[in-house]
Amino acid sequence: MILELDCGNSFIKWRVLEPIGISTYAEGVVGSDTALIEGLAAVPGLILTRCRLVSVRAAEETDKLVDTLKRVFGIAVSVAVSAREMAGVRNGYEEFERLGLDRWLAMLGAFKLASRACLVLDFGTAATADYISMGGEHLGGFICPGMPLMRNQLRTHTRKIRYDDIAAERAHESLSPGRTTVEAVERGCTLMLRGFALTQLELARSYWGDDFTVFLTGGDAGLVADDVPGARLVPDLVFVGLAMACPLP
Ligand SMILES: Nc1ncnc2c1ncn2[C@@H]1O[C@H](COP(=O)(O)OP(=O)(O)OP(=O)(O)O)[C@@H](O)[C@H]1O
Ligand SMILES: CC(C)(CO)[C@@H](O)C(=O)NCCC(=O)O
Ligand SMILES: [K+]
Repeated sequence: MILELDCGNSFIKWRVLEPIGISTYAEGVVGSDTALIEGLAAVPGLILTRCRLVSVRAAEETDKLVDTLKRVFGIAVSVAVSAREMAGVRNGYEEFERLGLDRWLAMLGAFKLASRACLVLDFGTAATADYISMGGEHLGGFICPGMPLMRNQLRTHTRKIRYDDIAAERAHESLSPGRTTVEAVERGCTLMLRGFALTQLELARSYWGDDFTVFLTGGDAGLVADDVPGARLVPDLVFVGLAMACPLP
């Protein structure tokens, strides 16, 4: 079985693929390396043979996780690295190695799935947008604070904004003007994300008319999915790209 990991800034998304084919044997989202090892230990019948991962964390953190995986499971670990060009997509950054690897892999996945111009919107800790032309040219992108950062900045830098996660969840039932603090903040930040998404759509239309595919991914993609009709919601887009960047023998 193959272990796949997407190490973001807040969470590690993991999944285990069956040895033959591509069906998922187990999957999860965890907040730390320790929780990952524990989560995997709890999977019945787990027999790992290989691992591939992508990380946007510091090199030392990533190396530490790779060492742990090698030690605990005795498996080879393949780590996605930057490239100027891959699978018909050309990295648009002046210094290609500076482009976040999650963005790069999501782009590879998107261009493979769409085979035409793509707008990739990722709503995680950060919200990002990336533009890939019909010819596979990455035109660049945008990075903004995502939902967790927006709400935590408000919680941290104001004295009277305090609420728990359950209240936050409930506030998302509608987008009408909030009548409580939690509603006002959660809906306000959701509208910021929606505004971000709609602005990107406008820009994409100005480049490509209707000839492009919008991809939505990241843990908070659901918050804007209804606002982008026709978009493809692909939660595992980074994993699609990971398999391309780290093919296993
Ligand atoms: N099953 C889930 N597990 C964890 N977070 C989730 C889940 N569903 C939605 N979310 C939300 O997704 C957001 C985190 O998104 P995601 O996991 O894509 O990014 P991340 O790992 O934190 O960051 P990065 O953008 O660096 O990859 C949080 O706001 C969280 O509340
Ligand atoms: C923007 C994030 C945080 C999104 O996860 C990640 O892709 C990253 O750390 N990127 C490096 C900076 C850049 O992409 O320009
Ligand atoms: K991500």
